[in-house]
Amino acid sequence: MIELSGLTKRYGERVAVNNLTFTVRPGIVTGFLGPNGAGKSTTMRMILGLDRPSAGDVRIDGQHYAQLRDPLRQIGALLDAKAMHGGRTAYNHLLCLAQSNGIPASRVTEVLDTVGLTPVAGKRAKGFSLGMGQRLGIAGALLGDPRILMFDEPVNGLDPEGIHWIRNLMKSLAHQGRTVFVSSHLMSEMALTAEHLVVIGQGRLMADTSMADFIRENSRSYVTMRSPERERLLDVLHTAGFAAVDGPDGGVEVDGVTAPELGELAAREQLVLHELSPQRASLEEAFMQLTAESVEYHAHDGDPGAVRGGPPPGGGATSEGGGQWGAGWGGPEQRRRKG
Ligand SMILES: Nc1ncnc2c1ncn2[C@@H]1O[C@H](COP(=O)(O)OP(=O)(O)OP(=O)(O)O)[C@@H](O)[C@H]1O
Repeated sequence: MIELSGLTKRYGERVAVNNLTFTVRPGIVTGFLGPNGAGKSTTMRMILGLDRPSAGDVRIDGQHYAQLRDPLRQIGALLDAKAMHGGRTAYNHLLCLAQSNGIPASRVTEVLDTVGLTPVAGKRAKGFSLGMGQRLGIAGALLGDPRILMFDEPVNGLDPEGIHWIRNLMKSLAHQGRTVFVSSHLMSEMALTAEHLVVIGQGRLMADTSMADFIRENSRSYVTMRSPERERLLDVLHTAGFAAVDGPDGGVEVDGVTAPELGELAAREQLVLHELSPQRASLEEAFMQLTAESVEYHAHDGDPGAVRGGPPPGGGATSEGGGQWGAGWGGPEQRRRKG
């Protein structure tokens, strides 16, 4: 278990991490989300005692990192895959780590096998691709067979097979009862991996909740309907008391009612439908909606004067399993409310 209490880090005037209090529990994967510069890496560095908090406290199973007798056996971490001696072979890199932490050499062979690097164990790390470096970093985190694991952007540079592998690895580590804390920018990936979420923006805690509740509370679900008799559809919805708004391409979006109920309503009214589809908000939209105000670095959208700060509220839900960053978005204030 990792417990943060009022954890704060200031760099001069800048508050990188602001009074964070939350607990990362064992047995589940906890995702750590936030826009660029939100303070995720700084928080992880403080957990590992690499940065000293300006205020507050962080404990690993009740102790400060510096008090841990065998740190690698209690917490394994991947913070920066490039932070290794490139001149050493993968095997020797892990062997040095093992020897300086009282871990038997046999464990090096085991973790190399776990991460799929056995065939290149004798190769120097400086020749490794980003993905291979990530795997070596993960091997280092697993070396002490720790109860707590922390990964900063672990899927960086991994190919689809590698991403699939790390997703299953994290889940299986959590199923073994370990504490797994992982940051990522790949929201759709996080939706498939994490059961619990901690979201920060500009160093502050914005959410500490289950994945399901996070999506439910921060995004919108609705049903898209399409009919060749569009005006009559709007009248029927209005008469039935449902709120409908214009969707893209002549569609109508209806809140607060299920697709089967709308299907039955349309059947009763003998209304022809060309589409009746429930739209489920993805984690991307929920995340962007929550953190839109706190995004520090905005991408310009063609027009040098236009700055986008994430999706406006309520927008961009996708049909089952979708995950586009704001694609096809049209926010409620841009739509004409009907009904
Ligand atoms: N050593 C430092 N000196 C001064 N400012 C720093 C230092 N390290 C981090 N910061 C600032 O603290 C803030 C948080 O940075 P941090 O790297 O923790 O964010 P992050 O959420 O990990 O971002 P990213 O997703 O881009 O890696 C940023 O504004 C960053 O510029």
